Parts: sequence; C-alpha cells; structure tokens
Amino acid sequence: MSTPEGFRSGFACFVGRPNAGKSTLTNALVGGKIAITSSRPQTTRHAIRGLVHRDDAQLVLVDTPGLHKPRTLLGQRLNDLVRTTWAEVDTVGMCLPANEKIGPGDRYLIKEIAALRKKPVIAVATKTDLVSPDRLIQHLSDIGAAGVEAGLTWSEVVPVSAVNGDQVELLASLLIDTLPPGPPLYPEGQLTDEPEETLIAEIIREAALEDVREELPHSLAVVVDEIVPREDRPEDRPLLDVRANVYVERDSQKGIIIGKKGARLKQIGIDSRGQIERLLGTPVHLDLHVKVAKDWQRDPKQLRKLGF
Ligand SMILES: Nc1nc2c(ncn2[C@@H]2O[C@H](COP(=O)(O)OP(=O)(O)OP(=O)(O)O)[C@@H](O)[C@H]2O)c(=O)[nH]1
Repeated sequence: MSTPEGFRSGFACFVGRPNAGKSTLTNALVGGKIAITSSRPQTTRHAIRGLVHRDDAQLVLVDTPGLHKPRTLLGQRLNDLVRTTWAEVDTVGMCLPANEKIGPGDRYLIKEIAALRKKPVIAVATKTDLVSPDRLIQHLSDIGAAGVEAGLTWSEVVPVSAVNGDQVELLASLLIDTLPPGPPLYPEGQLTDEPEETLIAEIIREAALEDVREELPHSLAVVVDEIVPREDRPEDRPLLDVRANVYVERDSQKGIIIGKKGARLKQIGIDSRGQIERLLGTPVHLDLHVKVAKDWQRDPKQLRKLGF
C-alpha cells in the first residue's frame, strides 16, 4: 500500500496513577466504549487499542495498566508490559487529574517517563470539569514544576475533560502532530484489534466484580473457552454460544461469585450478555462457570493459561 501524501500514523499511550482517567480519555478520543472503565482503580489489565481516524492521520491508542509496586508474579508481568508499551509508542500522554494534588506516585511515574529521553511527552490535566479555574491554574503550574524537577520537558500541557469533551479534539490533534509519516496501520471502522475473546472476558470480569471489588479485586480472572454458532438456526436469526469460566483463588470466593442459589452468577450473566451482544452484533447464549484456580497469581503456568 502506498502512503497517501502527508499521512501520519503511529501509537500513543496514556500513563498515570490508578483512577487518573486514562481509560475514559481513551474512550472519549475513540468515540466508543473500547477500554473498560470503572470507578475503582486498577481494572485496566490488557493493552487495549482504540483508533482515531482523520483524513490525514491515524492514531492508535494503547491503554496500559498502571505501574505498581510488584508483589506477585502478576504484578511483575504487568509492570513489564507497561515498560514495553512505553518504549514502543511514539508519544506518551501523562495524565494528572486536576482534582488531586500531584503526589509521590505521580512524581515516580514522571521520573520513569523522563528516563525514556527523546520521546515526546504531553502532560494531560484530566477531569478539569471537577475543579475551579483557580485550582486548574495552580495544577498546571504544579505540572510545569514537576516536569522541571524530573528533568523532563513537556512537549505540551493540555487541560481536558473526557466527561464533557472539553479540549479532547485539541488533544487528539496534538498527539497526531507528534506522529511520524506513515500509512494507516488499521482499516477504518475497526475500533480495536483486541481479539473478541479478550473483550468478552473483560466485560464478564467487570460484571463479576460489581459490588465485590473490595473483597476480590485481583483474585478474579475470566477466560472465554469458545464462541460457536448454534447449529440448526435460520440464517437470519443466528445465535452464538459463548462459554466462559470465571476463575477465583479460593472456595470461599466461589461462593461470593455464585451467590445465594446462584443469584449473583445469574445477574452477572444478565449484565454481561447485553454488552456481549452489542459487541458481536448477534444474540448470545452465555454459559458461565465458576472455577477455583488456587493461587493463580503466583503460578506461571496458570498465568499463561489466563493470558498474562
Ligand atoms: N468528572 C470527571 N470524571 C472523570 C473524567 N475522566 C474520568 N473520570 C472518572 O474517574 C474515574 C476513573 O477513570 P478511569 O478512566 O477508569 O481511570 P484510569 O486511569 O483508566 O484508571 P485505572 O484503570 O485504574 O488505571 C471514573 O469514575 C471516571 O468516570 C473526567 O474528565 N471528568
């Protein structure tokens, strides 16, 4: 494929402490629900990409999990994934929520990013709808100072609100300006190149964590075993059978997920089925099972099986 004259393409990712607004911003830029967001920290686990198409450019957004103090093998794998992603993208967007003071966690990340050298880093002051103009000015000045302290020159400092769309377009343009010349990397219309299984697993995991995040934040993994078209269906009324397993670490957690007389598991099925149907564009029969995989976070074989 020949590169259209003047076309740019490349990758960007957002970095920031948990809850900084990275997933919401990715969704706002992409204009659809790709990465799964939640009001609780640390739910984004996979590098999920969204695409921003322009007449003269294509931006691929990579959504990374946060960098954490690694306590388990899973933690280490996640951190490796983050660093690999940072090294691969053309631009990094450092998200610093305007409604929170810049803290040690932010400074740590800024220092890590400063070590990437030459990479353009855009500071993004997120959630501006939550603060007064005075507070925002203070925040922007703190961002400038934090950059200086880490020896990092921000290529831009942009205040945005993903919730009301303020400055989201401007941010897209600034990110695109940093991209090298190149052809579109993905066909238009394709919102994400994550396999459907991964997206479905994320949807089910979100539904399963609803209301029990405090009890089971990291002890839950979902694996989609198969997606098969139901046989003997009329061509215009297809049905997909989706079979998935919810893995927990202990028997007691199994009970929490299943609930009284299976009520919670049923609700998880109802909550996720609608979203899966929207994703696949087909009616779905969802078959969910709960299994115990003891200490899966510490077991390399289990981790591989669960996609980490
Ligand atoms: N008011 C307001 N809330 C926002 C905005 N952006 C994100 N939020 C909220 O902040 C919370 C965290 O947002 P996420 O996008 O999940 O944050 P994240 O950085 O991806 O979080 P992790 O996945 O934990 O790393 C959610 O409750 C969002 O609704 C914004 O622009 N304005």
